[in-house]
Amino acid sequence: MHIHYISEQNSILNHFLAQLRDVNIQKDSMRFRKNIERIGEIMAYELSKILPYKDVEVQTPLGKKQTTVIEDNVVLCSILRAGLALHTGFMNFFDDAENGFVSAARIHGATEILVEYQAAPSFEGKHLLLLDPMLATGYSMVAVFNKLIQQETPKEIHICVVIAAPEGINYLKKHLPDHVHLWVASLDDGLNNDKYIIPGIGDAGDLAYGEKL
Ligand SMILES: O=P(O)(O)OC[C@H]1O[C@H](OP(=O)(O)OP(=O)(O)O)[C@H](O)[C@@H]1O
Ligand SMILES: O=c1cc[nH]c(=O)[nH]1
Ligand SMILES: [Mg+2]
Repeated sequence: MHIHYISEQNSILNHFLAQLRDVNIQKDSMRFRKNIERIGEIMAYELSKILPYKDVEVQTPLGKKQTTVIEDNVVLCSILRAGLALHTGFMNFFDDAENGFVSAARIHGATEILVEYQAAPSFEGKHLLLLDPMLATGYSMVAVFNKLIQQETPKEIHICVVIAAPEGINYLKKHLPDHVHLWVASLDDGLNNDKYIIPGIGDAGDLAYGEKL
């Protein structure tokens, strides 16, 4: 697996991550969603640097300019619920991307994943970006991956997460093909007994959208 850690160099990304983690600031759910969205924009920008580009000529009011634009189709596919705000951030930068949504629920003490709802376009020959703010055990990501990648072959697969635990990264390394890219905004220490990331941010879905029954 190709792993890209994007917060190794100090940048404004650290401000957004600090606010996500701060137990007082994160109570403002609008700011929490906005920070996930802004991190999605930064991740989209970083990822855009390794996509293939093609030459184009643009007509300006005063002349012609040779430049480049992204060559291939991009499909953004996020995991419900917590992936939604991250999805918006990526969509803000990948204007023409197609979009997919898959549900994943942690059940039986987060040891099993229930994948039910799926609405996604074809990603044959396209760049598939799988989005979820949290990579804890990695079970949700692998379950969604296995459901999506049954018959189609994307050109490239990029998994984009905001906070990752080492356990989740190791699980992905073991269960996903070597050619997959993993983008991580921040690497944390590990998991607690409830399989929450430590120090993490808490429950991303609840913080963004409210507690569920
Ligand atoms: O790596 P894992 O151990 O599988 O945990 C990560 C999953 O947990 C969170 O979703 P959650 O199940 O809380 O659903 P929600 O987004 O509806 O809150 C998160 O958004 C991931 O999908
Ligand atoms: O720490 C965690 C782990 C899984 N899901 C979350 O929202 N937070
Ligand atoms: Mg949740």
